[in-house]
Amino acid sequence: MSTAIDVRRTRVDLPTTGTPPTHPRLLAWLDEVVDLCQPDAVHYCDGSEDEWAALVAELETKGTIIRLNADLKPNSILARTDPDDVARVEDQTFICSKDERNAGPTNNWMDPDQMRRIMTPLFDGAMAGRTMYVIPFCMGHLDAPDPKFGVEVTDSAYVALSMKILTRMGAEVMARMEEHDADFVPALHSVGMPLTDSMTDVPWPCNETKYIVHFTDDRVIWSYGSGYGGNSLLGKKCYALRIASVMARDEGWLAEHMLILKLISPEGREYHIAAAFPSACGKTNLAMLEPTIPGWRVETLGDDIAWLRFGADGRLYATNPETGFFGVAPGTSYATNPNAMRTIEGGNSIFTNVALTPDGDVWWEGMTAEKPEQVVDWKGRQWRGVGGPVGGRPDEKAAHPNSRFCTPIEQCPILSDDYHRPEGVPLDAIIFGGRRENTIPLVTQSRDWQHGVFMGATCSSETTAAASGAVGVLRRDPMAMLPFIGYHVADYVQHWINMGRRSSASALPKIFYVNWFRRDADGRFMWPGFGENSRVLKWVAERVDGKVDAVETPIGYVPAPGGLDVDGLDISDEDLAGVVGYTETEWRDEVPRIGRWFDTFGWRLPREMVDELRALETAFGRAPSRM
Ligand SMILES: Nc1nc2c(ncn2[C@@H]2O[C@H](COP(=O)(O)OP(=O)(O)OP(=O)(O)O)[C@@H](O)[C@H]2O)c(=O)[nH]1
Ligand SMILES: O=C([O-])CC(=O)C(=O)O
Ligand SMILES: [Mn+2]
Repeated sequence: MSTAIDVRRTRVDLPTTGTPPTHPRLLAWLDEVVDLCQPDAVHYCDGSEDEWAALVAELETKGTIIRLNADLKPNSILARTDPDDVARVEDQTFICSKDERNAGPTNNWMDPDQMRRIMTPLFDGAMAGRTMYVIPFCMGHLDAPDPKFGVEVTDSAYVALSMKILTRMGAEVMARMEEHDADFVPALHSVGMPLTDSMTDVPWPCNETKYIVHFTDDRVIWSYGSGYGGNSLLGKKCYALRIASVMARDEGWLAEHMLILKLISPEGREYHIAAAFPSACGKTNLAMLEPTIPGWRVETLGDDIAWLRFGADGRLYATNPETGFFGVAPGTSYATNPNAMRTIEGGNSIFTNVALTPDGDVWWEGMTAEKPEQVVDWKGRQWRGVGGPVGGRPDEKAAHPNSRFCTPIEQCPILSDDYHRPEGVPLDAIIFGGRRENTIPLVTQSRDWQHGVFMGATCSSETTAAASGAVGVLRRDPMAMLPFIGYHVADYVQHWINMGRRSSASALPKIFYVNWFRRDADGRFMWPGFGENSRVLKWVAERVDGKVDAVETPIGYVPAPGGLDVDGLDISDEDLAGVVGYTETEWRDEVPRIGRWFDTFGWRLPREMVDELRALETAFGRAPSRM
């Protein structure tokens, strides 16, 4: 849709609030964006409390958000999206490298010029009737050796507010960028609903046509048509994973979909662990875990994204480039994740697509043992614990399954002091995981780095509500990065292998593979999960120290009988065996599936991965058949 505009205005013609930058390349880009998108006004974000209050007031007037009861959730708001704009749109997400082969088999690709020809008319006049917000941000610490700047330009005040929680943004970032005449990633976003004179706005403007586009050679992001999470908060998935993964390939580091935690033993020994699970598979929960085993503690450093770089000592250091949590709400409770609950009690949070209680608080499925008698559901309808929404089906949920809380990390009561260290923390272990109802045991340790990379590269998971599309479908999700690798998956796996060659085996983190989601014949989870996952973390720590025995199997090391601490755990012997054990028959079925997955890599499949697959095929008595 392009809008007829009588008089095209330039940036200097427009009413302006905030302080315009002096950064020459930024100004030149902003001139282009105004010329194309034709907003009615420009606001330069400074990240101040006054700005927050003004944007909240504006969104309230428009009906986009509701203020929550300040006694219960101070300075917090509830946003309800369009019912069709509730998750990342993977089928409309593109990697537009100049060479198609660099996008690989796991990404949608389009020629960058062709994509610009499609999107330029979409952006033409797209911000008419709206304010354009200019958000300078930095992913990672401002004092990092090589701070990663970006500027998001958006016509969504909801995006501006969310970026304040999730990133370092505003006046201080702009000052740094100007001081160093720093490079930045230009990130253009529009909800794609221009307002012409005759139109009235809707509470959640968006467009049926959606494009989430990464020009990876130029390091530019264009996002159109969606206001939701990973589609619109461009510092997060678009920059800190897709664009950053390309930077990381070129600069010799890793940008990963990982939580970071510090585990502290009763003796005070500290372990730093990063873990990669696909969206809605337990990162936020593990990051804030309260161990059920006496004397052990966890501190949080991050819940979604980790950047890994080698230090001068040859160890791999992890930093969290974000400043907030964008967590899945349903299932979050004082029983499952008390530290997330305490973080949001601190206020200053944005809730999206959760239910509203009569006293102005939030609610979602799984928050309380009993359903509330009456709430307003995520679509704004009266909803009863028994009976569902008025005018809807009785089984409709009050909160959308991908509803989210967006909350400052500094409010997390178990935030580690090390979160503030620009160089991050040295990793002792890396954990990969997925949501598998069978086959993958509770925990397996890799034989070495290369075998660990194989585990990550062959990780698989059942799909969740975090992306639009069918839920519960099994797919390979290498390193939990399937939707986030900004280049060819085979090159990405090769990059992981090469990273391991840059240090000694003793300095590298040990690699593990976990699965909290194995089910019995009745479909019941056999492992209680959540705080009880501390038992697995303890085993990981003891393996790092070489203090506990393991059994070697073709798929790696699994706990020896009695090796996993199940003291005081309420689990039957049958469930324990079912969840910890590795089942040869299941693996006979799994190995050919891995082979078929690797077939999609084409000739770029790293030799090392072929070797690992062959070892598995041989172990299962099957002649190596391929490649
Ligand atoms: N059965 C079981 N469910 C879990 C466990 N940990 C988390 N979950 C559930 O998994 C869902 C998602 O968990 P999160 O921790 O929010 O997932 P995430 O990986 O941070 O998700 P993204 O923010 O989308 O990247 C929630 O419904 C949790 O209740 C566990 O140990 N066992
Ligand atoms: O990106 C989002 O919308 C939320 C998220 O963390 C994920 O899906 O992994
Ligand atoms: Mn995520």
